[in-house]
Amino acid sequence: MSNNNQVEQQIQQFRELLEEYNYQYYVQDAPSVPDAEYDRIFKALQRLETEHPELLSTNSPTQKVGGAALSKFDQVTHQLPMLSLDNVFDSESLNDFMQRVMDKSALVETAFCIEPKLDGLAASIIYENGFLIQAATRGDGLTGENVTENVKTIANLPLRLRGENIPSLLEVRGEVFMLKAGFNKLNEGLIAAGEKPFVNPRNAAAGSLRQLDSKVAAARPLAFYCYSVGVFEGDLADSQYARIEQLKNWGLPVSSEVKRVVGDDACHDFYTNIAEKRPSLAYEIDGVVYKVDDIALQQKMGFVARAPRWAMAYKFPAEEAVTTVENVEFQVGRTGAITPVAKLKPVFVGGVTVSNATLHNKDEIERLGILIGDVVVVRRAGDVIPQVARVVVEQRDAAKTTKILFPETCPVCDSDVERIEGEAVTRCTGGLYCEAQRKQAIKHFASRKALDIDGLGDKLVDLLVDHNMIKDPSQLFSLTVQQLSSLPRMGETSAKKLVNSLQLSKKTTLARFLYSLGIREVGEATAANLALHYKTLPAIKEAGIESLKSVSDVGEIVAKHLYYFLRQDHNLDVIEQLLTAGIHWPEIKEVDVSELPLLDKTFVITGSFDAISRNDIKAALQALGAKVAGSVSKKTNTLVAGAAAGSKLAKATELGIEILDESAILILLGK
Ligand SMILES: NC(=O)c1ccc[n+]([C@@H]2O[C@H](COP(=O)([O-])OP(=O)(O)OC[C@H]3O[C@@H](n4cnc5c(N)ncnc54)[C@H](O)[C@@H]3O)[C@@H](O)[C@H]2O)c1
Ligand SMILES: [Zn+2]
Repeated sequence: MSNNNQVEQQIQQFRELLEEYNYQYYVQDAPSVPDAEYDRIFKALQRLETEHPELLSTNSPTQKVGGAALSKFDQVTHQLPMLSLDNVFDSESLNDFMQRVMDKSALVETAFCIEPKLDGLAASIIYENGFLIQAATRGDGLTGENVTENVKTIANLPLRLRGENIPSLLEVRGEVFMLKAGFNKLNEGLIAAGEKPFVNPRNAAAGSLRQLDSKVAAARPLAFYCYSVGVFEGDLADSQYARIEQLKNWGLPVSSEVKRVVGDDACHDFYTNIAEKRPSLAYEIDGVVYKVDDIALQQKMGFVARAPRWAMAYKFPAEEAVTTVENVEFQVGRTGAITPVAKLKPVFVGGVTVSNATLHNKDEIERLGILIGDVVVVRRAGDVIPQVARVVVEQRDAAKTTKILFPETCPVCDSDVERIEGEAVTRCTGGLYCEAQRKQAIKHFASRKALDIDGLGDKLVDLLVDHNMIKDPSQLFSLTVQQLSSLPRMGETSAKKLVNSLQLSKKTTLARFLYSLGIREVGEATAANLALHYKTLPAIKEAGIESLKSVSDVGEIVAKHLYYFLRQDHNLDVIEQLLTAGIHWPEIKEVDVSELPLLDKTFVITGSFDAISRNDIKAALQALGAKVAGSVSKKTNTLVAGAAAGSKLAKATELGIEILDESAILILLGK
């Protein structure tokens, strides 16, 4: 095959691909690939056509504007063609453009009118004697769709101009777009109604403007900003910026970001500033448009096939790009959460090279329908971590894709993993043993409500683990003064103190010990209830899920976390070692229920408390034999009322029920 033949084939392939993308984008308002992917192929085709001018054809997408007008609308022939814009993606190419302008200009410095590049679709709106008489889409640049009725419903667009010296004929051109907030709301509504949401605000604006039923268009949050004038009869200013001012004075909406700027530095600054401001703007912009301000110079520079020579769009780095998922790996977080991470073929997106994107959890994998080997759209906007936005199903190659399999054991410590029904996250059950969770587990173990080890703060735990001095909490107790004082910033006195407080912390309670193990969902109150119910550690270790659920405050999820935790050999080993190290607690005596001081008393708890949680009050009251109810009635004996107590307090007062505030309940509970 000759080289030229190959080039011809490549050109043909690019053209077909672009036509397909144009159809999805302009006709269906539903693109399947990000703009960056379209632009990449567009530029590649442009380059081939420049290198091989003999293969250029007026039918090439590089020579055309937009897509054909839909036949379901009346057609409008534009008196002046509506063109597209050339674009650049880096500051050097922008400098080249400014140099070309300088070469044509007789002036030392040329002024530019700089405008945000609004991300919507172009429309032509004709006012005759100040009245809106016709509106059309750009279509293929020569013929557009008549969307007058729909445009008339756009809230910020006047049907009639006001002010002085209005031209008898005025064609304004500008962008129909959707505010970000309106777009989000529209999509929420579509999803709730079981319909397909729009991919982005641009396509939502296009799809809404090109509705046959103008009532539907009217209900859509569309807006319009003018950025140029087409045909006109009358007097208009001779600069782009001054014309925009005139349009504004006639009551037409224009972006408040538009500026007239002289000098290269100021041109670049505008781009930097608006890029920073972009997330806070109410509408999407995808770059900045630089226009020669002087209309006479514009006319001198003229047009090429599909774009003026006197204007240039400097686009922001694309926030979406297409790449391939090469593999999926699983990371274990500090809390044991196992997160699938897509390993991507490196791709430049949002200004950086991205090779990983989180897939969050199993649900997200299902929602995306993603497979290893898939072609995906990756999104990175601002500083947000890269996400897989969607799978390009059209490009899936069944032979090259495989299902994503979640591991059954932790990739770090090999403990079993669990995913409790109703929870999105899959977790490692190796809590005390898992290296990924080590620091977190030891910090929790030492914390005030757990073993309360004085002098063992978070930073010290980090140091101990980083220096390989401890792997699990049980090893804390064999640390020596000598070892400890070898650590940076640790004197002998503090080392001695720590060894001493480790010694002291060994005397604890079963409830604190249970809590210190850091089992998910087992908080202080639950640990206290469990201790009270089972009395001994072996009894808790043996309890089945059903038995655990019978403990006050323990539901299905807590029971399962506890059950699985106590079935991991690694965890049992650490518990054994803790006991061997000397951790002990007083025996919990069988209480004679009939002797409980608050037996048969009903309490209600309301309001908020500073020194104790509501759950802890509840657990402590229950331990004393009381019942805790949810609402105040004649059967209530006592209301425990914290700060900001409301209707329950009022009712209890009305019924003459005993009321205890925070300090009174702390005294009653002996805290
Ligand atoms: N994802 C896809 O499949 C797909 C398909 C087709 C096109 N596209 C995207 O559309 C682009 C081509 O569309 P295009 O021809 O509309 O070009 P464009 O959007 O790059 O630039 C021209 C358009 O910019 C708009 N614009 C916004 N602010 C403006 C301002 N202040 N002054 C002048 N014009 C302003 C106008 O609508 C104008 O027609 C491609 O580069 C690609 O990004 C994507
Ligand atoms: Zn693990």
